[in-house]
Amino acid sequence: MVTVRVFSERASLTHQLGEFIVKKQDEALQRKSDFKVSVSGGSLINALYESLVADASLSPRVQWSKWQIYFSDERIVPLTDADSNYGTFKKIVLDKLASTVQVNVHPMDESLISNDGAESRDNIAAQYEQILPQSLDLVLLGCGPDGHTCSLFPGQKHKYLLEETKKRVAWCHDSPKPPSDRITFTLPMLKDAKALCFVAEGTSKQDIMHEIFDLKNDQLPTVLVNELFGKKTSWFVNDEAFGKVQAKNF
Ligand SMILES: O=C(O)[C@H](O)[C@@H](O)[C@H](O)[C@H](O)COP(=O)(O)O
Repeated sequence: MVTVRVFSERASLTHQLGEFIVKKQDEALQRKSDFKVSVSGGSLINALYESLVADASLSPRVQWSKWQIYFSDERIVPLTDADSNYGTFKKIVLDKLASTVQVNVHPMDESLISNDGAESRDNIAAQYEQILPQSLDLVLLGCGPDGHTCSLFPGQKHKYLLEETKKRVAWCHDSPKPPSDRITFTLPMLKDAKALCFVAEGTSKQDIMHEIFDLKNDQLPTVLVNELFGKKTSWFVNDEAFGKVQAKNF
């Protein structure tokens, strides 16, 4: 069973998302000295800005200096490229923090990007895996209109990503969502995380939410995540995204 929270107001969604993240932070800091979290790309990053930076009651409770931030997936482009998840997160969230705030961020090693083909891209994934902790306290995820999450895409062509049992980070090639080359957490990495949290908003997500929560199409990476890791998985969605969902229990 996954936990699903549906919101009518954007401000309530982002506030409750922020409360959830801060609770995970506080729980982690009771056990140890840091909070290890990963961030995905897409609209999630704007929601994180609203939750953790713009929300005046939450922002003072975010202990940024104790965060270790990783990326659930990353596009293989320079970190300054408009397509970089790190670059977008930096621009939208990190650059908005006071200059005195120190945050530990762990982006992909852009110096490894080359035109040397498959081997070099596999190497970028392998190097990223090296710097990851065994277990993240929280993995923040988006959901594409085709049911992908991280850069785990549905369909035969990308089945190799879902079938990966050893590598915790894999190279995704020919991504249906540009840019084509990416690195992504695999299911083994998600398995070891303490908590997973999806954010999905807007009417463009209606059909896929119906497919995920009513039809439970297990060819979809998001459905697999729900099925495999349901107990530790939460969804924050809005009315628009959930407009076609009939199910009451998840
Ligand atoms: O880098 C990426 O492309 C992502 O990490 C990807 O998994 C994203 O989170 C979803 O595609 C949802 O994106 P939207 O919320 O923008 O639809």
